[in-house]
Amino acid sequence: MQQLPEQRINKEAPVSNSPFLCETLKAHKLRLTAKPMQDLFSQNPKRFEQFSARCEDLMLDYSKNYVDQACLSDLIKLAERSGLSEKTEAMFSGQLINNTEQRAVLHTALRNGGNDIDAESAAKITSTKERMLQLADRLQHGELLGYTGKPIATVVNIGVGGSDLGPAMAVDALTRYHNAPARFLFVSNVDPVHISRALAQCDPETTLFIVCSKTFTTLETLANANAARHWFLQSSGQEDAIEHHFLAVSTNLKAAAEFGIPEHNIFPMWDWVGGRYSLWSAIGLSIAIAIGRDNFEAFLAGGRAMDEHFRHAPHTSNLPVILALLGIWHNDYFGAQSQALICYDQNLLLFPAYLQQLDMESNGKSVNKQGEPLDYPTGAALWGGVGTNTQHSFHQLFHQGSHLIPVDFIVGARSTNPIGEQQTALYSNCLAQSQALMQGRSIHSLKQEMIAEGKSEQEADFLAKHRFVAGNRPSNTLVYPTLTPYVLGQLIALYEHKIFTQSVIWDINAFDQWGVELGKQLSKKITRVIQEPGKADQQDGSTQGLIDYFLRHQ
Ligand SMILES: O=P(O)(O)OC[C@H]1O[C@](O)(CO)[C@@H](O)[C@@H]1O
Repeated sequence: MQQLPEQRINKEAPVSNSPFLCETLKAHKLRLTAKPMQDLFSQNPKRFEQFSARCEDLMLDYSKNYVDQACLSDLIKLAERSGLSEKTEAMFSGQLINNTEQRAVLHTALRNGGNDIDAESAAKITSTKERMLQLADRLQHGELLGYTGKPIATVVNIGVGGSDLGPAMAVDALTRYHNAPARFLFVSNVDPVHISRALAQCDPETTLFIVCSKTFTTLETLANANAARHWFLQSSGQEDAIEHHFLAVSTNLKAAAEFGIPEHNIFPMWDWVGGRYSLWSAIGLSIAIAIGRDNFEAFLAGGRAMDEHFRHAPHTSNLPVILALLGIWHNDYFGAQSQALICYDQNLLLFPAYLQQLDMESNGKSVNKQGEPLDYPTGAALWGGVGTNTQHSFHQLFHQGSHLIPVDFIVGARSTNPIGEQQTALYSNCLAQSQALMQGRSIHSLKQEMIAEGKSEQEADFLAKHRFVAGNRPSNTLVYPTLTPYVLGQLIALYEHKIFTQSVIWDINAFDQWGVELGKQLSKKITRVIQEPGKADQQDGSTQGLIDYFLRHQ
């Protein structure tokens, strides 16, 4: 007999024979997937209570997954065997857990004022935060003036990767909480279109540029910052006016100063803050300016609340640990190669793009911490968007496609901008998607329905095969009362710790990103070939052909 698609997906052999894929968990998979997922609810009326967890008002419902108590406790053993608790404390206390760069990983210290670390670093965190908040106060009160005495009205963040995605996402997500009389633009791409479009909206007399770069060596950021500086000087004509319009955030204070930014306009960060974990540091200056002192403190407090939960809640009710284990369950035992994140909250439009870097740059690794190749899959490809738009775009593939794609749904109970019954429609749509993924629609019921509507047996049979929805597809739903700075802080820290937990279980370093370097080096060589044809190294045929095309069209 031909297998139904849901059987093909659920019965697929694990993708590796690694001992990591333990026999007990494989047996759980076989046992659980032998029945429709819905049966887990009919067998256990308390399933929702037992398979949901909370950090204050943020709730994770993970009941629509193929897990039960026995399976969950064996998954938790994966976390315990990996030494998660000790490794978590090693991170919080500043041990050099980024072992390829010999660095501590202390973004958590930025949200608790450095309680777990040395007094000197803690003092730097506090004083830098205070400088950020004072700047926010001045902008809010119209006291931050440009070189002609007019108040700053536009803030342009120039950065890329972690120096862009986090601030851009949070500033957009918290639009409802902006209290600065300014608008915010983000320029990241080296494509000149990006900076040109931003500058076209700016007035040099009232624009503040924040050049964010941990290293201050990043090609894109320096190119865009130079373009902004040139544009500004063309109109102001005064070098000394730069100090009213350019700020920098970096660990490389020397390079920022050489760029021409006065020392008192440079906000420090430290090598123990990873780029993709840096929105809590001065890289988040645009966030602090946009939402102001109290809201920024609330944002940090939300992150801190999740830190406390992650450190102290038992693994059985620990949101980051549960999300991490379910990700591993789907990745390594069900062969899912991607993970979708669908935010039923327009405020979170940029959240999937932000999480893409956070997750994929962290856990896109194929060797363990000792450098040995892994024989099991690690980080899945993460992608997503905002509902309900995504329903009319790619959910077709979730429901009837041949890939298993676990989904995280994120939704608030109340809108930040309520209008009539629209939030009810939004929330209902979110729930309908996770329900459809689980329930599916059987051929039998479709046929019966169509025959009752008057279709012939043959026609109903044909159409039912096309309309059939397999179901039994996993999803999590994260709910919160309404999106606030505090909730956003919780959500970000939740995913940071999920990613960390997975890296511990997979035994990989989540805090380096060597894979990005090769492309950077090669782009420099190719630029040289274009700029000095004949002088530089020979390229492969394809690359040379494409270079020639470029040169012919200049
Ligand atoms: O802040 P920087 O040093 O300009 O780096 C920007 C981004 O570049 C990367 O190193 C690699 O793309 C990211 O990790 C980082 O967030």
